[in-house]
Amino acid sequence: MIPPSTADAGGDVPQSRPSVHVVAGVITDARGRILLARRAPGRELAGLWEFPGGKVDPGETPDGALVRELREELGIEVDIGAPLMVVPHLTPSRRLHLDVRHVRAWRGTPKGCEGQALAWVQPGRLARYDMPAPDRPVVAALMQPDRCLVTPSPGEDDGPWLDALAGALAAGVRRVQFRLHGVDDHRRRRLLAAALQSCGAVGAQLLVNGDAALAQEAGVGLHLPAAQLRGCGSRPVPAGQLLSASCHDADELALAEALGCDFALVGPVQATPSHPGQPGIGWARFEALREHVSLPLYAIGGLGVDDIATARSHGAQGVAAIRGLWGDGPAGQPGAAAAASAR
Ligand SMILES: Nc1nc2c([nH]c(=O)n2[C@@H]2O[C@H](COP(=O)(O)OP(=O)(O)OP(=O)(O)O)[C@@H](O)[C@H]2O)c(=O)[nH]1
Ligand SMILES: [Mg+2]
Repeated sequence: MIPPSTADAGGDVPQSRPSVHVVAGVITDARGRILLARRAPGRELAGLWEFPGGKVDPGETPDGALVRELREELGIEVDIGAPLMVVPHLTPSRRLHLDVRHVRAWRGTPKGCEGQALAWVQPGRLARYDMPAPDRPVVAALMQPDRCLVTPSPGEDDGPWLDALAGALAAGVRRVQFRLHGVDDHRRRRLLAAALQSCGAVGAQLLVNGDAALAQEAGVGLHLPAAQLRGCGSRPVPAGQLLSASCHDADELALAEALGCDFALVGPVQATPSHPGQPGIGWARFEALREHVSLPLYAIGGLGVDDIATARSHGAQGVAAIRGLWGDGPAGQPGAAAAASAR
């Protein structure tokens, strides 16, 4: 069922709900498994699995709170590492900020000091564990690409376009939305076949923009522009085939989530030449949209690789971009592009 739109989703969010800052740790063992704890009976959200952690007390730093929580809950001493992401999430009673950090090193043997069960989980199996809604984007951040390239239309020749795609892949892009405007069908199919080959060679995912039939035929994912998303009554491709959507407001995001989209693109966060005259929505509005849904969201609009950490701190999976990720732009590696296309 599609959830009704919420009155406060337009950036006009009531401040009445108390804010709770929760820190949680990604603790990894020598085999790369991640530690989950099961919320004990009688507690809120009992039975769900979570990253160990808890609320930041007044006067504490987030790192200090996480060190204390992991000592109290697991009986281990930890060194806190890099931030993973902060997920803003609205519950009926409060506004949660789930602030997840990697644990760089730990000493001792984790045990369930508060009676909670523990499990060491291979990252690829995390999705099998029933976790609170704000953990879904966290699991996605651990597992899925932090960049989504949206391809620009080609110039007269295919060569430079294919070289730039190879450059983007060489620079680490692993999710590509194939979007070509003003190109005839024959050329579009030719470029798609070539793109499929380059993406397949490095294990990058490909999604075709706006053409369900072509996506089915090529056996790749489908990206829905917002207008198509709004016209969809049910999931247009089978489960297991990637589906994403472009969303600009809470209604579109609710629809994308209800359709079972794997992720969505939200923006423009900043002004961008591809949408002249349109101001960016900014990070505050991005967060206001983020906190209503739990599907992974890429921030789009005037962003590039240098913005990934900022995007993560506002609850994004990472960034989506045309210019910012294209292999002939500042983020690309022309040398690598040439080498990749020569293979
Ligand atoms: N620790 C932790 N809390 C999470 C996660 N995801 C998530 O929604 N939460 C929510 O964040 C809040 C954290 O509360 P907590 O119960 O761990 O806090 P705490 O350790 O300080 O416990 P206490 O308040 O009972 O003393 C809960 O509402 C919990 O449901 C997660 O992955 N880890
Ligand atoms: Mg806790």
